[in-house]
Amino acid sequence: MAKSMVSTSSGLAPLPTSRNSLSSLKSGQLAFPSHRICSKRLNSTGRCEPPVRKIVCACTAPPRNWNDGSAIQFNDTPVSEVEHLSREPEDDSDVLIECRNVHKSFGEKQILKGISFKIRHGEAVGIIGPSGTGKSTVLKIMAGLLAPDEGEVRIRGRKRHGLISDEEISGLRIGLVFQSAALFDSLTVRENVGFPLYEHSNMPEDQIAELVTENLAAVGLKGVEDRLPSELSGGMKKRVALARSIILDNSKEAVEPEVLLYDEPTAGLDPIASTVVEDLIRSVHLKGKDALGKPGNITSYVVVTHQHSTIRRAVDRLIFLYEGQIVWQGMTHEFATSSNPIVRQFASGSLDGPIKY
Ligand SMILES: Nc1ncnc2c1ncn2[C@@H]1O[C@H](COP(=O)(O)OP(=O)(O)OP(=O)(O)O)[C@@H](O)[C@H]1O
Repeated sequence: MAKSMVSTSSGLAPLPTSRNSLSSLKSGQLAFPSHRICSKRLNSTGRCEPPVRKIVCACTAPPRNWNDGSAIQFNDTPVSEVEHLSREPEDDSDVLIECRNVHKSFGEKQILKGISFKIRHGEAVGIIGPSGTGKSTVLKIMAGLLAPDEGEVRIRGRKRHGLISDEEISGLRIGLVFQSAALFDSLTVRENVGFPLYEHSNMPEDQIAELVTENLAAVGLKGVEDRLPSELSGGMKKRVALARSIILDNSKEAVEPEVLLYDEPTAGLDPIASTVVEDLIRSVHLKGKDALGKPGNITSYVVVTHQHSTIRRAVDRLIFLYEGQIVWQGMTHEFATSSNPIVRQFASGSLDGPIKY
């Protein structure tokens, strides 16, 4: 196991921490030698059966609110050609993650063409843009699951070399919450939520079980500990996954700041279930309060989304990706008054404009 401080406490699916598990992730399968959970799950030959989960990260859901009249409205005020969007602060001491001139290709296909941005302490950032433009790829690069071909990722000012398995101590935990629930089908809710602690802490099981119940309550779920994922609705699965992403080993004295990366957390949910998840994302942030009224412990988060409601409710700042480049950045309220034709078309859901399908 690497001594990575970059989190293995991913949201919906734990990030691998060894080269072996990383390569299995690349091939689409994630297997965990979950010894503490396995002690209860032996197969007929008495061997531990690790849960194997297919990771589905690419998002295909179309923007749900497009053309349904609920798209963000522009006001009629003409906006000057040069937009005076919120300025980047000059002091970088609060920057947790920075992508500098990141390029990424898959085969001949150039996906990211030199993108640069910073995620600061306390921020709630959305990454939006048309399908296939590289949003999920950016999250995986930030999480350390993919390496950029060119450019660099800096974690609290220090350049990350290679993938998370190669990461030295960085003092930052980064969790990736996959779009699909990515819960282990064969594990109960308790085992799924407690997974990061069963795997990466020395906490006694009864203490983990207590924390699991507490974290489930924080996302508004009670009495589901013994259920299997197949017995939950889609929205409940996302909440269980969120509970897993925020569970922390509180037996440690120093708890590092944590950044959560959410890949389309509300895709496929009905509008009310989306609101619940959007509010939960807010509530686990350090500026929010969870369902129990306790302050959240997520320092910063980044949400990839297509949904206007998620943009409105769950993020403060937006980064707009188009054809592998950042074409616009600004605060959420600035989005609606942007004069950028790409942004305007995307926000209105119009078929006319520079974005071609
Ligand atoms: N591992 C991979 N191998 C080959 N191509 C890939 C891989 N991952 C992503 N791609 C391709 O890169 C492009 C960008 O994918 P990505 O999932 O980052 O886009 P996205 O903006 O998140 O899309 P969507 O909004 O539809 O989810 C797509 O054309 C996708 O097919």
